[in-house]
Amino acid sequence: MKILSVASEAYPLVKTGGLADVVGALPAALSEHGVQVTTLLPGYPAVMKAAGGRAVYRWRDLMGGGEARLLRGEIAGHPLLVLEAPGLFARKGGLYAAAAGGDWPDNWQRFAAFGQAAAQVATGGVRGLRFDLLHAHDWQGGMAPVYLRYAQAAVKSVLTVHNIAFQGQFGAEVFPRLGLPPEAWSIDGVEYYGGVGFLKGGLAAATAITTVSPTYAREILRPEFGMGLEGLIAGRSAELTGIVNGIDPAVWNPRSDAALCARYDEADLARRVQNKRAIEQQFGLDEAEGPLFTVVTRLTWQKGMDVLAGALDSLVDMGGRLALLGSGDEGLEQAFLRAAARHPGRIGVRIGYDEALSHLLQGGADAIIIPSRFEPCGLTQLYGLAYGCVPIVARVGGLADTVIDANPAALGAGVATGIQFDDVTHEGLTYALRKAVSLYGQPARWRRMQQRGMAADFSWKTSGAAYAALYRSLVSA
Ligand SMILES: Nc1ncnc2c1ncn2[C@@H]1O[C@H](COP(=O)(O)OP(=O)(O)O[C@H]2O[C@H](CO)[C@@H](O)[C@H](O)[C@H]2O)[C@@H](O)[C@H]1O
Repeated sequence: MKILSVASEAYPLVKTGGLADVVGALPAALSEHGVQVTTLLPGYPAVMKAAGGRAVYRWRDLMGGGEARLLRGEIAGHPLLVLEAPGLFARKGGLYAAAAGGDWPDNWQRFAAFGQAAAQVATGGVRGLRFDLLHAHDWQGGMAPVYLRYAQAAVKSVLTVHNIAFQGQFGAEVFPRLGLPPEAWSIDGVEYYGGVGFLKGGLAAATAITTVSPTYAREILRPEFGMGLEGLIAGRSAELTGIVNGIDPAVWNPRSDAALCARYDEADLARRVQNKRAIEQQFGLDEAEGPLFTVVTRLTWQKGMDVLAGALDSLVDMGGRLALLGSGDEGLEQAFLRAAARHPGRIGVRIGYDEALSHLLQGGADAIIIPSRFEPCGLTQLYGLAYGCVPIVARVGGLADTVIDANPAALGAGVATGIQFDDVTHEGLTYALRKAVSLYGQPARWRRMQQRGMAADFSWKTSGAAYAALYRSLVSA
């Protein structure tokens, strides 16, 4: 079976968040099940490096964005297609926004063109390329199922929601330029609160919808989590499944990770201290007795970073230290930098994005704090589990599905892998931090939690099989 995976990001070529890790891991996860995944990416400068020079297709003018070509390439040994469209994707700055901030004003055109090209490729519009199904990801891929639908194509589609907070919402004035028939302007089409919704249109058009954990699949049926789309999703709940993300053992494995100062396994946890010393040095932290917490994240409201910023004095009072790596909201960045200035030697902050450092933090810190208000799946808790960096998580979405809370029953049975808490508030978070400090003071229990997490299976084995089964059921229906 041949799948065209349509996404804006894929590790290792282009990544701003967890979407890239998942899209990058799917081809290997599915090849074991007899499924060949070809990834289609926009021709961002970083992606063009992996593209071959010979075009397999040309558009003289792709949706008013100028000339475009389809190039073949490879991503981690798997087939890649790149939509080279210099007018749309060859620019400096962020993927979705200019360096100075503010979304690119032509985002509607960039990702409508991407979706239209994807639909054309999936339906055999390019000689030599044939696919059984199109799998689109998030709002940037959301228009691909829409174009399939209105072309009345036989090819089926899956749309995966990695984060419903980003919806690709544009003004009504773009509709006439999308090349869709008039009937697409309806409550059952792309129309959304008087404008055009790319994710909304994709959710209405796709043959099946998935999201990245079973709990999040239930949560998005409710207004608190559905962010306006709960009604539409509830109407399609028969076609909705939650498949939890796996992690790529070739990239995230403490036994072989080149970004660590010391590699280790569950029998050899003492070696983690070498990584801890390196973190202390890089973050200007004192060596101390209490737990070293870490955070690796986008600094946003979703991730509960405002609540964490407000709990840092308590964290230090309890004897904890923090090494934080992240970037995002300016106000939050400043709040963390101020906390670091208030607590020299106890709180270290690195504003920025650093893949290698994120590995070292998982390999040397004692616990990773993830106080998300919502979390479709979450990957950093999975990396934490794999690395013996105990996750402290809000009980939502994929965090609820992947961490076994250290409640008395789980501790008694020796199966706890982390700490969950209910309310993303100062009280909720400080309760969880206090519990972590107390458990850290019981070394045998703490070690047991680390080892249980490291022994858990978060490979793509189960989830790869679940995607393959879903694809098969759709293709044979
Ligand atoms: N400053 C920094 N430096 C280095 N690395 C950094 C970093 N900030 C973040 N990262 C990395 O980016 C990734 C973030 O993935 P997450 O799953 O935690 O969240 P994200 O919200 O991006 O993804 C969305 O999609 C994914 C994939 O489905 C879902 O798991 C998730 O719940 C959903 O919100 C991780 O690999 C993390 O290590």
